[in-house]
Amino acid sequence: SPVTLVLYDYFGTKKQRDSLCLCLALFCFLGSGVSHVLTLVLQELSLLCKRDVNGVGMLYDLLRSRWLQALLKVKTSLCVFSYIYQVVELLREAPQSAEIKELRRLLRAPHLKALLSAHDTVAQKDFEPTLPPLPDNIPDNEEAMRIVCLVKNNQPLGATIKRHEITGDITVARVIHGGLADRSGLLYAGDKLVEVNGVPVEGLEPEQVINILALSQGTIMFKLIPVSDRPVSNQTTLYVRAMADYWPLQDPAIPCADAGLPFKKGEILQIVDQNDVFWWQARKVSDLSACAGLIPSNHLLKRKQREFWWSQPFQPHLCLKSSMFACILDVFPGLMSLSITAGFRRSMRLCRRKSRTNQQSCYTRCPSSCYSALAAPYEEVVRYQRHPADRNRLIILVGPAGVGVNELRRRLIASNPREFSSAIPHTTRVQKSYEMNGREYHYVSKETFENMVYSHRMLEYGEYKGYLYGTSIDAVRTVLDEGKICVIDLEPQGIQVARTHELKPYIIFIKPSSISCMRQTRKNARIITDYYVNMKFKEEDLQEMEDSAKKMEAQFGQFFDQVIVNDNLQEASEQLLSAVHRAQDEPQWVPAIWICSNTQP
Ligand SMILES: Nc1ncnc2c1ncn2[C@@H]1O[C@H](COP(=O)(O)OP(=O)(O)OP(=O)(O)O)[C@@H](O)[C@H]1O
Repeated sequence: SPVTLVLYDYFGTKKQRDSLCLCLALFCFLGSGVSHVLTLVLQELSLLCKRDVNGVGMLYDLLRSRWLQALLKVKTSLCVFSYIYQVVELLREAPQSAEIKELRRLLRAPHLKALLSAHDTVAQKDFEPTLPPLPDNIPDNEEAMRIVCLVKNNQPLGATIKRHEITGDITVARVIHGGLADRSGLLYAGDKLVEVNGVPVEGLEPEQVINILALSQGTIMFKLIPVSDRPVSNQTTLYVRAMADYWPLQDPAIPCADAGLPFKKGEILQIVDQNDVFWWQARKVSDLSACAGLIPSNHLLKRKQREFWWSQPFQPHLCLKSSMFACILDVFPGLMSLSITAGFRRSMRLCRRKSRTNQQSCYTRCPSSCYSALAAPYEEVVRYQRHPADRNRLIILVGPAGVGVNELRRRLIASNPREFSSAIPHTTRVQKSYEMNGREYHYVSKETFENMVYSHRMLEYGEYKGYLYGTSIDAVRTVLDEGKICVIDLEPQGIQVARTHELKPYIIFIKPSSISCMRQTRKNARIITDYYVNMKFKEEDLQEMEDSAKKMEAQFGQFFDQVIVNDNLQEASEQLLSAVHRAQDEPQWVPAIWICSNTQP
């Protein structure tokens, strides 16, 4: 504050300045809550006292002195100047140390006097806007017409207008929650505008009225006929996860682009108004203090999506396509000794990688996941905290091949195998001599495997050399029933399948760092391909990783609860560990259907 700056002229050491600044800060806040401010200052000072800051002990004693306390209790007016002079007088009674003398000299200095007196003059001025006088021709029936004056203050009005389809009247279409009009409590949706700033609006187009409003500075005066049956708001606030991006400025259909709320998929929105069938009002939970904005309603988005869907040329859906799976375990049985489950994962990932180059995708138990994403532009969510007695939430890692999903999962499990475990996969291939049923795999017949697929018990599965491999929901359930945290990795297409009330998965996207960073960090890393167990990362592998990550985020980002950039392996491992614990122990947004229903997914 300016007072602080003045102080700097007078006190030599920084410590002295700091302690006196605290004192001046107190004086500057004298108008309201004096005792409260004093308490805060004393708390602050007591901390400094412990650290033995020079001069602070004296100030602490001074502010705690009974005479000053008593004065502060009775003094509530905002008159710093006269108040400080009472303090100066009272300081005479305080022990006359060098600091007190200095303080008294400072407070009596002419330019500080002038400054404080200026403060008081400004503080006592009334800065409320002067409203124009009411017009003479106000009808007798004051209910019939209302005059509303709003002061714009460089912020939008927070209301939209429209022409009534039948009467042609210009009416308030909606009042934006938290905006200027809403806070005034004077404008309501349905109010009929008669005049704006003295200009009759009859016969004008809404755009012309908006123009008048846009050009108005300071006070705007509306003459309006209030809506007769004002809707009683009985709406409950709803929270949703956006399943798509939305850019109001690019939406020609939005009634007022400036009033739109842009959002990205995955963001949680608080819906505060659903009165309009097509345009809801919402805030982001990350910024609840902001005024609401317009977003397309579920109904409107679905309609748009349907239009978009039908305008696309027919494309057989990727999820419905079959794929070939290769299995490195069958090619390199030596890997088994390293880590069975990790090896399995590699095999699955290799299969996926191979199928991707063939422009095919793996099988997931996909209940037309992409169709359902289209069908639900918003997903209702609630805050959920797992009860300590409940089963742990399933942890799903998703990421492009080679990014380090396997390495991070392996490290997590190795850090505490009693707490973390992965799910044992199923296969129809023959058990090898060194393998044990239920340790490396669950060995089942083709018929059993297919039954599991048909009865939707597989999260993900594939075929290689006539054998089927897959991760079952039963295997996940087994780990969870043991009280452990089950950590699996999944192709993103499988996410929808795993998102059930029972598993309540927490999905972590492992994202590659920039190619230039990976060139450094992956110097000694080895990638496993169909043909090479230990191949150095080539430039195209890094590029493929980056491209694949972008596609995953674009298509499935709305499902990611957490994104971890795997740059430094140690840091990424630590982030993963804390994310996994957060998922179990802290409240998270989850689909409302997981909590509200025991029968639905
Ligand atoms: N942050 C990192 N820094 C350096 N090396 C890493 C990092 N993350 C992973 N690696 C190394 O990169 C290689 C590939 O990692 P990993 O096998 O975990 O990838 P992946 O995502 O599971 O893909 P894939 O399924 O193809 O194996 C391994 O040698 C691993 O040790």
